[in-house]
Amino acid sequence: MNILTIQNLSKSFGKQKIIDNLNLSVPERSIFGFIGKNGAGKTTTMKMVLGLLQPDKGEIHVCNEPVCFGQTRTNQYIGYLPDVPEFYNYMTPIQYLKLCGEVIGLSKTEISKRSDELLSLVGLNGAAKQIGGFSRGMKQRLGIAQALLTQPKLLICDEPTSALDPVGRKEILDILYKISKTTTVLFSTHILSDVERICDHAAFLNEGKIAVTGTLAEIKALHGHDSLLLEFSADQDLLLFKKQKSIEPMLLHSEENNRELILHSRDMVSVQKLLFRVLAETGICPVKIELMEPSLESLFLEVVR
Ligand SMILES: Nc1ncnc2c1ncn2[C@@H]1O[C@H](COP(=O)(O)OP(=O)(O)OP(=O)(O)O)[C@@H](O)[C@H]1O
Repeated sequence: MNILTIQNLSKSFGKQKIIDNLNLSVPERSIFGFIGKNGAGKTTTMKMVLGLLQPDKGEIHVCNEPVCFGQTRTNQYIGYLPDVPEFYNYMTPIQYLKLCGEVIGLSKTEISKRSDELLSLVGLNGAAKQIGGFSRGMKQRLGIAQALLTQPKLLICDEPTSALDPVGRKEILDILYKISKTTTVLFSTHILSDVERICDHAAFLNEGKIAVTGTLAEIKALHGHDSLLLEFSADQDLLLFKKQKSIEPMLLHSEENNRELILHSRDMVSVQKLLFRVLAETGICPVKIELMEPSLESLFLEVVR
């Protein structure tokens, strides 16, 4: 079952069309990477899912219920972490979660139990200092705890890792992965390695549409290609190799970096067969030949090229 479906969604700001007939399905219990470059329209899409922004056209369903602009009914299923969460800086985490729990009408016992569980989940149990003194990573972690207070079915996070250092990023990714065992997680990002690290599903947003979507394995199988890295011990070997033109028609493209050459092809078996013939004929002996798996990064660059 899909926890979120978006059909034929469009949104313009003035004359600028940001979202253009977008279709997207997020399966229940998935951890879903919503990928797009800066300004692609990720936040705009999320705001429409939350009913905070009015679409020009299209339908959104959360847990099979229609999302209506200006109404919060479907938000009972959603926990949301904005890209820059705001807090009362003079409060401690426990005071802040208590306040949030009271606002949403939880009992004292529930507030105390949920706060303990959630602060422990995000590694902030025992953090007694005021939120104003928190690092960005700690604020993101507290934001996740707050978003989970209502025990949502779907957690939506807007670029939760983009402003963090590698340690902070890893902490957030580990937490999101843990949460995904019980809650569907959708997060937007332009950091492809984060998606490869924890997501099982992804979608690439490009020019207002979903260019590619599916499980990571499906995306790589359908849209990916293999790459072969060759490293030469001397510049003249690389030059001599580049003069051999027989492989070129089989390549999508190639990249050169010092004495390394990366060949991209959809038919790497044929490339390899020919390559070994060329190497035998020319006497060139690369110091390294390595088959590289398709990466989300190379796929994304092809899509947005
Ligand atoms: N309220 C608004 N009025 C006018 N233009 C807007 C508004 N909100 C967003 N935009 C524009 O829409 C485009 C998409 O913005 P959005 O914030 O959705 O992108 P994003 O993919 O989340 O980008 P980023 O990764 O930089 O956060 C941008 O060009 C932005 O300037």
